[in-house]
Amino acid sequence: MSEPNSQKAFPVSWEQFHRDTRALTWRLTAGTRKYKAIVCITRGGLVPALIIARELNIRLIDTICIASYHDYKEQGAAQVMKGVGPELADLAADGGSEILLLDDLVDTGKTARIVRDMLPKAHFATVYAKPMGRPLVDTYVTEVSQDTWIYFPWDMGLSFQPPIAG
Ligand SMILES: O=P(O)(O)OC[C@H]1O[C@H](OP(=O)(O)OP(=O)(O)O)[C@H](O)[C@@H]1O
Ligand code: HPA
Ligand SMILES: [Mg+2]
Repeated sequence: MSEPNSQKAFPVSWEQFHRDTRALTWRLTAGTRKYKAIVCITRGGLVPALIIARELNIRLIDTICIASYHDYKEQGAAQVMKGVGPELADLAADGGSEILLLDDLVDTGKTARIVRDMLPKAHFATVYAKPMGRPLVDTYVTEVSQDTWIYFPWDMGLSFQPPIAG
């Protein structure tokens, strides 16, 4: 991942995230593949999971609980706290060919590599992608440069902006 002080900012509103996630759903429905379950990577993947589950009428949803950015933008050792649950054992048995794996974004690809190893045949989709992680994603909507930090709406609040001219 990129150095925080050399980064561009890409702030995303709730409306934009909803719109971009719907666009991801349209891309997912362009193929013939059907999914019986969604597995999302917490916590960021929970939000697209809700939106896409609603659009695709999928009610079987599970999580892989994994964290790699412990200190804001600093990436640490990835910790898998929970894998796919026993209810999905049958669907996971063939590598997950009928599972849709979701996350909000792929950055360095570290998280993606871990989950792909867990479910190698699942379709892996993210809303946003950076170049390093992009080859690991099957479907995404928007690519941003590696030196861009995406600010998600659940991490932001309204704040005063000083006038541009000072
Ligand atoms: O491609 P990578 O470099 O691995 O980065 C991408 C991952 O980092 C963020 O999750 P994070 O670990 O910060 O946890 P969170 O979803 O709980 O915010 C993001 O939601 C992805 O899961
Ligand atoms: O650009 C990002 N934004 C938010 N969370 C992230 N986790 C890895 N990269 C990012
Ligand atoms: Mg995450």
